[in-house]
Amino acid sequence: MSTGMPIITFSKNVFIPVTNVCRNQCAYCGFWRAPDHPGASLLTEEEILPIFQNGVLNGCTEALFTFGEYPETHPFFQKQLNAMGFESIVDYVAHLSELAIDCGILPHTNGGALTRKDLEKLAPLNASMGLMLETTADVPAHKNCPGKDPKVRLDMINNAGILGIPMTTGILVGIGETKADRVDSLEQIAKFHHKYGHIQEVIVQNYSPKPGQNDGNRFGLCPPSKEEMVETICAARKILPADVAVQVAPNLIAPLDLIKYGVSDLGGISPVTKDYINPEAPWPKIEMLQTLLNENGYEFRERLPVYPHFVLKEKYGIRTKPLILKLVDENGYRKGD
Ligand SMILES: O=c1nc2n(C[C@H](O)[C@H](O)[C@H](O)CO)c3cc(O)ccc3cc-2c(=O)[nH]1
Ligand SMILES: C[C@H]1O[C@@H](n2cnc3c(N)ncnc32)[C@H](O)[C@@H]1O
Ligand code: MET
Ligand code: SF4
Repeated sequence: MSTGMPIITFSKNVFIPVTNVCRNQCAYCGFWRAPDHPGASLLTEEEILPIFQNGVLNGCTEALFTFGEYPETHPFFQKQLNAMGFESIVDYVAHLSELAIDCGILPHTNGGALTRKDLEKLAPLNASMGLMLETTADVPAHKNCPGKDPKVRLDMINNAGILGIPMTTGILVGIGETKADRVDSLEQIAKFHHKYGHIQEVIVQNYSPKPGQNDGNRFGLCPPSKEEMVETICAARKILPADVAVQVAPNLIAPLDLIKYGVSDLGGISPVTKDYINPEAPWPKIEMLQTLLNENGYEFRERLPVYPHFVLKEKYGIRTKPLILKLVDENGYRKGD
């Protein structure tokens, strides 16, 4: 049913931090742990299954697999993975994706810059996938981060286009990039979409400082002001084709005022898990956002991790098809109860 009001979308998800071990060491990241750190983790199947089940019970449609990039670069981690019976983190996540689908929840994997071969493994099992471009600039915050080389990230977005994977990407604002860098990053994303039509949304994510990052200035980290975010959202809306949504995270920035500048999606919101990347920022209640948006003349509508126009074109991982068909309405949004 349509109310005629502009539609703002979101998805209901569970966050699965498969591992926080990573080959990169981004200066802005509070999630990353060294493999021998007491807080380093690799979740087991037994730990993850109840999260899927709790998600399904609470109406979630998205299992967001977010984890450190190629953690098996560390020999100790490789041994741990092998002991669990897997050769690589991608093989493990492929297995977890099958389990998620069996439980009734759709995988969306955001595990950093993956090779073409690894994308091919995950594509059939994922409703959509994600990789933040972050920035096309060479910034000090990405020192010692092979996977944050803009060429490597652009290459994955290109491969995802070739493979027809619906993609979430975006830029991280406040990591030492200039305004011109933001424009360049958005233009590169637009170029890929013109070629392949596979970008479903672009996140304009504001860097939000983590404890211990007070020395951020050394890396040029600087959380953007609201004005800078407005300016970046306007640039995104101008540069990106109309069928690409602009997303902000409603736990990192108040979304209402940003809608008039072009934000149309509030991303994955979880009623059951925290945002492990930004654990200091609790999710607003979905009912609260709904009321706020309705009072201001917007409809707040739930989507799946894959956007309606991709659902209607059947452009998503083939193994997710039966579940997607069960979860959607005739317009490609989440079916009501
Ligand atoms: O809870 C979060 N969800 C994040 N998500 C989840 C995202 O909002 C949803 O999964 C997508 O909108 C798909 O529904 C990301 C997904 C990506 O593909 C790439 C980056 C992010 C970043 C975050 C994030 O920082 N925190
Ligand atoms: C999954 C995505 O989370 C984002 N990310 C990582 N660290 C932070 C932070 N401190 N603040 C906001 N976003 C962050 C990056 O853009 C990454 O690609
Ligand atoms: N490590 C991946 C990336 O940076 C995804 C999670 S970031 C906490 O792209
Ligand atoms: S942002 Fe992603 S790639 Fe960078 S250190 Fe954190 S987990 Fe690794």
